[in-house]
Amino acid sequence: MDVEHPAAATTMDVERQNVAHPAAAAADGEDRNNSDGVTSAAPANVDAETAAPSVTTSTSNRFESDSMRAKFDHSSRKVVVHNVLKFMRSKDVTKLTSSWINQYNSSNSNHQIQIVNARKPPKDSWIKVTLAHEEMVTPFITFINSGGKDGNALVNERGRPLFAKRVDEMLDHDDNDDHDHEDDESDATDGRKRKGTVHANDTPIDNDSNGSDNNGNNKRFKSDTQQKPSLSDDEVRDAITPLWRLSYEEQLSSKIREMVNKCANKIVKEIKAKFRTLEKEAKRGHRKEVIKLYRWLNQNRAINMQQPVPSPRTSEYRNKVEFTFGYRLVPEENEVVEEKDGSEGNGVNVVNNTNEASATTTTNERHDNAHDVVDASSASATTNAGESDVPNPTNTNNYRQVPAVGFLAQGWAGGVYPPHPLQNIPNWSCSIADILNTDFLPKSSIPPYDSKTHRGVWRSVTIRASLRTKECMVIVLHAPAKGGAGAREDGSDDYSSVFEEEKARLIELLTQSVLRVVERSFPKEDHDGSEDVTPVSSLKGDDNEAENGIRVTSIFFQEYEGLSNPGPDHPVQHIYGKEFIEEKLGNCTFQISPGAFFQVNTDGAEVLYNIVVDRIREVTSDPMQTLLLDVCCGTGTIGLTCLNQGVVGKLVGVDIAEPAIADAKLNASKNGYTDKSLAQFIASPAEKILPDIMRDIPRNTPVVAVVDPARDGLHGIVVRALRANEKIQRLVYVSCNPIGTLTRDAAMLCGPPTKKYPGIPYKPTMAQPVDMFPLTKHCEMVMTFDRMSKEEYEKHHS
Ligand SMILES: C[S@@+](CC[C@H](N)C(=O)[O-])C[C@H]1O[C@@H](n2cnc3c(N)ncnc32)[C@H](O)[C@@H]1O
Repeated sequence: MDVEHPAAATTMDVERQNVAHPAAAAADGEDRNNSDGVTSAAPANVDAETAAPSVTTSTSNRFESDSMRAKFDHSSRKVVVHNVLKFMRSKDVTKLTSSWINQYNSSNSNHQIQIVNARKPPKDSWIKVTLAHEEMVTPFITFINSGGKDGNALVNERGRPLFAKRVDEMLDHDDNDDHDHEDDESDATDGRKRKGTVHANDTPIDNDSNGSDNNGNNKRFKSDTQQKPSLSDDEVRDAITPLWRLSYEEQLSSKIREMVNKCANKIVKEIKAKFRTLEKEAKRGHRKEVIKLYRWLNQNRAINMQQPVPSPRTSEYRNKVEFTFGYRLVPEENEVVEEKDGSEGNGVNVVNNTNEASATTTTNERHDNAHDVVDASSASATTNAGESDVPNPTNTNNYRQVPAVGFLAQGWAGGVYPPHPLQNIPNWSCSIADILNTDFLPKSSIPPYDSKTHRGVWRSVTIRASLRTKECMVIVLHAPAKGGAGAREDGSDDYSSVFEEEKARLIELLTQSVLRVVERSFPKEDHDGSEDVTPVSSLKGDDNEAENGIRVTSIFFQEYEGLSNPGPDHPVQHIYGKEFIEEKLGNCTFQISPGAFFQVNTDGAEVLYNIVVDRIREVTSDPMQTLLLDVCCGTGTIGLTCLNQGVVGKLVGVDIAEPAIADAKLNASKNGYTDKSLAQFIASPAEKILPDIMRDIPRNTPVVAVVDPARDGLHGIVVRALRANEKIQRLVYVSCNPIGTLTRDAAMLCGPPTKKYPGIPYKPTMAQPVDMFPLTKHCEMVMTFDRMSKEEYEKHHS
C-alpha cells in the first residue's frame, strides 16, 4: 500500500508551478528511473556517518523505487550555489542558471543536467536549485566548483568564485536556506579564532546515517581562499576535523553552546511561532479557539539541557571509514616513483596548476611522497605517511596525477589526501589505505573513476572493523569494468579483460597478513602550529596493542553505474570470507552486513544506548508487559539492548533497509530472543507501516517509543502517528542532526494541536547530548519527550 505524504505532494505542486527553466517542465514529467546517463563518482565521505554521512543513503532508503523517491523527496535534489550577486532580477536568475546548464550540457553530450526550479531570496547571494534527478547533483556541484578556467570554480560577474553544496549537507547552520557562505566567518568553535589559515565546512563523514555518505568529501574552502594545489596536514585536519585545534574540553564546550543556541532555543522559538500563527488566524476569524502559550515555553531553561557526555575514545574512534579513489597531485620535480609494471594506462596525467600558494613552508608542509618510495614488496614495513603524503604547496609547477585513495579534502579538483594526519581515523584504515596506495594502485592497469568524464572504474572503498572481535570488512565500490558510464565507444577504456585478475590481486594483498600498525604522529592537544607532535603510541597506550590483531575477514565488491551513492539495498558481490562482521556492545553481539547501518563510534554507542535504557527504565513500571517501538531500528541494537537490560519485555522494530532488518532478525536469535512474538522486526519505510502497527497494539499494553532516524529526520506521517497515539507517554528521540531535523520534528511533536498534528502534545523533559564525533562539530542528542498531562493541556485550551 502506498501512502502519500500530503506535505510532500503539496511541495511538489508548488515546485511545478515555479518551474524557472524552459527545460524544467519536461524534465519534471519524465520518468526519473531513467538516469539520463549522467554519472559521477560520488566522493566518499570523510566524516561521514554521523549517521552522516549519511544523508544520501538515508534519503535513498526511503522509497522503494527511484521514481517514488524522486516524486516525494526533494531535499536530495537540491543544491545551493553561493556567491552569486546579491541583487538580481528573477529573469537574470533564470538566465544565469540556464547558462550553467547550457555550458554543462554542451560539453557533456552524453550526460545532461536539468533544473526544475531555481529560487533566490531578494537580498541574499545564493540561489537554491532543484535538479530533475538526484543523480545530477554531484556532476552539477562538480561543474560549479571546478568547471571554470583551469579546473577552478565558475565565477560571478565580479570574478568571485561560485561555490555549490548539497542542501542536505548544510546542516551545521541554523537555517539551511538562509545560510550565506559569505558570512561564514563566525565559526562554531566558540568564537575563538582558529589559528590556521584555512576555513572549511565540516561535513559528516558517512551517510550512514544510514549513513550513507553523502559526498562529505566535497569540502571546499571559503570562497575567498584561493584553492591550493595541495594542502598541508594541518589544512587537511582543518577541512575534515575542524575542532582538532581545541582541547577536548573546549570541543565539548563548543558543542554544548551549539546545542543550547541552535537546538534547545530554536525548538522553543519554533513552537512559539506556531502559537503566534494560531493567534493571527484567530484574529482573522479563521479559528475559534485561542490557545494560551504552554507554560513550559516561558520558563527560564525551557529545555533541560545536560552537559554532553564525552566519547570514551577521543581519537581513532571511527569503526567505519570510506575513502574515495581518485588522484593525488604530485609536483613533477618531487616525483620519485618509478612506474611499475603494468602501470601503463592507469591515468597518470600532468596538470599545470598555476594557483598561487603561501610562500612559507613549515615542517608540516614538507612532503616527499613517502607512499611512492615504500618498497611494495616489504609488507611488514611501516610507513610514515602522515607527515609526507601531499606535495609541497609552495611548488606551483606542473603536477602529476597519481592514482590514489583517500579523502577529497578540497573537492574533486584538489585530489585525494591520505587519512594518516586525521586523528579520528583508526590505524587499521590507514593500513588499508597504504596497501591500496603503495601495493595495489601503482600496479593496477585499471584507473579510478573520474567524476568529470564518468570514465574509469574504482570509485570508493568502505571499511568497517571491530577492535573487539578483530574482524574487518572491505567493500569496494566500482563502475562497470567496461569503464564507467562515459566509456569510449571504441572500447579503449574497457577493462573487463583484466578486472577479475585485479580483483584476485586485491584479495591477496588485503588478506595476506593482519593489518600492520602504521606509525603516525598527531599534534598535541591545543596545537598552535608549532612542530610539536606526539607519536600515536604514547597517546593511546595499550589500545595500540588491540589493533594489532585486526585482519580483513570479508570482502565485497559492489558494481554501480549511477551518479550518487548506491542505497543500502543495492546488490553487493561477496568475494571473500564471512558475509558480515560481528561487533559486541554491552552484553550483546551484533552482526552487520554491508548495507546495514551501525553507529560509527562503538564505545560511544554503548554510552548512547545506556542513556536510552535509563530513559526507558524511568517510565516502565511493568517492564515485562511493556512494548518498545523501535523506529529506524537498523540492526536492532537499541531494542535488543533494552530487552537485554530488562527495561521492556517486547519489541517491534522497523527499518527501511532490508539488509539491516535481516541482520536484526538474526541478532535477536543470536542474543537469545528466538520467540518472534517478543522481538519482531519489519522491513518497511516507517511512514508506511507505523500507523498500522500502532493500531494493532492491544489496548492494555503499555508502550514506549524510541526513534533514531537518519539525518533527514522523521517523516511527517511518523510524527503524526507518534503524536496522535496517546498510548505513548514517553518518546525517546535519538538524533544525529539535533540542530536540523530534530528541531523541526520537536516543534511538530510539541506544538499546539492542528488539523495535521492533532493530539495532546509532548514536551521535551531532558536533552542529553552525547559526543559521538570528537574533533568534528557533530554531536548526537538523546531528547526525551513526555506527553503533557491532560490537566495542564486543558488549562491552555479552555
Ligand atoms: C541513524 S540510523 C539508526 C539505526 C539504529 N537505531 C542504530 O542505532 O544502529 C537510521 C536508520 O534509519 C533507517 N531509515 C531511514 N529512513 C527510514 C524510513 N523512512 N523508515 C524506516 N527507517 C528508515 C536507516 O536505514 C537506518 O538504519
